[in-house]
Amino acid sequence: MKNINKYLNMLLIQQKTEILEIALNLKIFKLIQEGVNRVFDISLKIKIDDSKTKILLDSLVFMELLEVKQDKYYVTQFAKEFFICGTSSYCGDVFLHRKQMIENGKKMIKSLLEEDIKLKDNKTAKLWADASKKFLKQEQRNLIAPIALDIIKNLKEFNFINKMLDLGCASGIVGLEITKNHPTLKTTLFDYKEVTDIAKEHIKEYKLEKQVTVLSGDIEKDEIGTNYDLIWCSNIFYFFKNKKEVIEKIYNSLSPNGILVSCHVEIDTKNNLDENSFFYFLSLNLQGKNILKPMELSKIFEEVGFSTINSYTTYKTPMTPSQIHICKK
Ligand SMILES: C[S@@+](CC[C@H](N)C(=O)[O-])C[C@H]1O[C@@H](n2cnc3c(N)ncnc32)[C@H](O)[C@@H]1O
Repeated sequence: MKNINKYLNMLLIQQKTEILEIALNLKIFKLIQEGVNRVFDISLKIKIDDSKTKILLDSLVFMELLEVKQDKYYVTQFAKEFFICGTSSYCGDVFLHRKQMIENGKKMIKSLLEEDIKLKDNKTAKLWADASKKFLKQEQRNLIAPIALDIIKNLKEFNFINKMLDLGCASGIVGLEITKNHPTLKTTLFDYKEVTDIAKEHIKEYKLEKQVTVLSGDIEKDEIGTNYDLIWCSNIFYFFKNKKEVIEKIYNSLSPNGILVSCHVEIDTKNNLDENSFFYFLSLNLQGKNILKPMELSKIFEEVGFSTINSYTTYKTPMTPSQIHICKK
C-alpha cells in the first residue's frame, strides 16, 4: 500500500531543528549538566515560563538529547559529547551553521524560477575566514581530522613523509592534527590570506610554530609550493573554474613519489544513497557551482599522470558520504 506519511513526516523534522536551535542558543545542555535539572529551576534560568520550558525539555527527550527520571532531566551521553558548549568536542556551531545554510538554500530554491543567482565572489575569503574561527574549527577538529588522520596514518609511507601541504586548509586544524602525530613533519597550510591569518592563530594554539607555516593566495592563480610528499585536500574542488588545471598544479608540486589524498562529495543522481548529498548541495548547485559527478575526479587524476589511484566511499564524514582518492605520482 502506498503511504503518504513518508512525505508528511518530512514536515515534522522542521519542528525538531527549531527546537535544537533554541536549546543550543539557550545553552540548555550545559545548564542541566551543571545540575540545574528541574523544570522550575531551568525555567528561572532561561527566563521562559515553566509550561513552555517543559515542552522544550520534553521535545529534547524525544530527540534523545535529554533523559528524564523522577522529574529531573539529565543530558544523554551523545549530547554530553557534542552539545555542551565550552568543551573541546562541542559541535553545536556546526549544527547552527548548517541550519543557516539550509535556510539560505530554501530561499535559493524558492527563487529557482525567478532569476539567475550568483554568489558575490569578493566576499568569499572573508566568509571562509569567519567560518574558520568557529564552526569550521569545531567541524575540522571533531569530525574531519579524525577521518583524515586515520587515512594518513594508515599509508605505509607515513613515517617517510617529510613535507606536507593542506590545500584549502580553512582553520588549518586538519593539517595541525596530522602534524601533531608526526614529530619530524614540515607542514604548509594554504588558503586565502584572510583565512591563513586565522590558521596562524591555530598554529600558535597547537604550539607547532616550528613545524607548520602558512602560504597564502588563490589556488587557481598563485604558486602553492613544491616538493611535497603528501598533499591533503578536502572539499575544495567545487570552487574551481578549471579543475584540471588545479590538479595539474597539485601533481607538479608533489615530490617524485608524492601522494595526493582527496576527500570530496561526489553525487550520483541515480543513487539513493546520494540523496542527502544531492539536497545538501542543492543551493550550491543552483548558484552554478561545480557538483562533482562520480568518476569525474578519478578521470582527471588519471589524465594528469598519477600512476595509481585508490578510491573508496567513506560514510563517516558529516551529513554526506565522501569519496576518498589516494593518488600516487
Ligand atoms: C569547504 S572549505 C574546506 C576546508 C577544509 N579543507 C575541510 O575539508 O574542512 C573550502 C576551503 O577552500 C578555500 N578555497 C576555495 N577556493 C579557493 C581558492 N581559489 N584559493 C584559496 N583557497 C580557496 C576556502 O577559503 C575554504 O577555506
